[in-house]
Amino acid sequence: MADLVKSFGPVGGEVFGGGYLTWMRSAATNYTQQCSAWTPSPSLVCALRDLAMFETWRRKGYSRLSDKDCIRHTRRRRIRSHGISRLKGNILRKQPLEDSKSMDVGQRRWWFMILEEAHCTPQQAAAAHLFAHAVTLQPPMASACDRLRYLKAFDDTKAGVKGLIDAGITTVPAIFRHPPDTLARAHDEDRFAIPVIDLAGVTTAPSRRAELVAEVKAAAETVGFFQVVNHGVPGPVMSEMLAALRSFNEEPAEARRPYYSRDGQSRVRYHSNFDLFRSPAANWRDTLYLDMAPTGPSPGEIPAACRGIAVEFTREVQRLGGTLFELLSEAMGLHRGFLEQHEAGCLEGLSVVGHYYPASPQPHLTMGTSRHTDPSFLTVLLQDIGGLQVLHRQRNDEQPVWVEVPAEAGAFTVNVGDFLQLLSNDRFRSVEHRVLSKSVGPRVSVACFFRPHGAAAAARVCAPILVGDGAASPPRYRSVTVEELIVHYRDKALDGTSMLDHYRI
Ligand SMILES: O=C(O)CCC(=O)C(=O)O
Ligand SMILES: [Fe+2]
Repeated sequence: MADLVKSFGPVGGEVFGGGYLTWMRSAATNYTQQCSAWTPSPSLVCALRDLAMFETWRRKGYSRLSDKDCIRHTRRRRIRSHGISRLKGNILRKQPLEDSKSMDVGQRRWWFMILEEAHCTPQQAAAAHLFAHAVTLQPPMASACDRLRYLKAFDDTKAGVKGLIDAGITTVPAIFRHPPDTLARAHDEDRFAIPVIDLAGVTTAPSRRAELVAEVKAAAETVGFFQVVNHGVPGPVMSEMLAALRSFNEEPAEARRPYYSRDGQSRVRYHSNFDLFRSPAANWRDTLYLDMAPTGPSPGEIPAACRGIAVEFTREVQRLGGTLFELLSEAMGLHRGFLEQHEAGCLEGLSVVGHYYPASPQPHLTMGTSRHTDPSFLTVLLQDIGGLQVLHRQRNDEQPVWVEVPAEAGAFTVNVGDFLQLLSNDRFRSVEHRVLSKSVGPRVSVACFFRPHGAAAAARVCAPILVGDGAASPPRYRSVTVEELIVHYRDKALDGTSMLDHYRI
């Protein structure tokens, strides 16, 4: 088998090769071992028969099968066979069913159902898993070593995902493919909307101020996200910043390459996936980081496309941040300057992070940004088109659902970051969110992270605030420097866990 895997290599494996066979065999073995008492159901038998058949094809000398072959083969067998197509009614269809999810394979859209393990027998679950992988043509890399080679080759291009698009790629390479369970797109459209807070009158109308504090408090304590309008940042400054980032990413690769770096000390750095070598699957996204405060880069260090606007945009967002931290201080039962003056340095630093999400040829196989919480006190985000989703639980006993954050013209999205959750001793919530990959695009967003960097981060300390409304609670976290939090976040990668768990008492 090892030789077989080698002979397919990462490229063959990417379509339908050794990696896929290895995966299928080990999945089948695992399931069979876990449930040694079963008699395999017809559907599992069917999946296993496929496994055997792919091996036969391989022995006949196919070293690489086209997507079309795979789809044709998979479809014919599944629909004809009495196995999977009978599970819970229908699993693979050209038409949607209630609860079914869609997925584009090649040029076609398929609708299928992922069976919840709780609702079906283990055999059905096993078969459904095998099947979901067959449909998505989602093979793992042949080996960790091949994956690393491919990641390195991609990183060495210093041209990001945009470089792959420019090279005419028509499928999503394996390093960007995510496991199907993390790709589920279902979201709640009707039941909940992210609150929109109108900041008009925040400094001029004292009667409005108390209402605003209450609105910010409610949002920070529940969904962790809200949008703000009438925030005072001029519309042209917002649109110019988005346009500048788009221009930077759409310049020839040679112009972007000098900025390509993974050196966290550098105040200006451009790369694809900060956690490229640590995360289980890469995201379909490139990013330009500008660490603007407390000590920003000199204008000459900023790429020419963003040079003028980045400084003006930063100034405006810092002013908005000042207003938001005042409201949050009051929402904690403290005086309005409390968070700004706090030793954690909430307002001292600002990283302006420009994301560029190219349109994806197979959006259902990858992610724009994997689910995560933010390594910041507060994040103020600007997006040009939608794609951002927030994981929201309406009540504690309910399953959380993904809620869209619509791209409201002129609005900023604001969310509580991990550091503020720590400071507020869990009263304010840093909530998981993600960005879907889409066939439309590019999508550009600017995430402004309030957090210090460099020497300032080493000097700043976060610990739960136990005065104001927090006076009665025992601390839930130990104290930690901002630098330690940032390093821990980077090392951990976007693996779906919260970095705060590490500091919980
Ligand atoms: O691009 C977006 O809308 C969100 C990006 C994000 O969540 C982040 O940078 O932390
Ligand atoms: Fe985020």
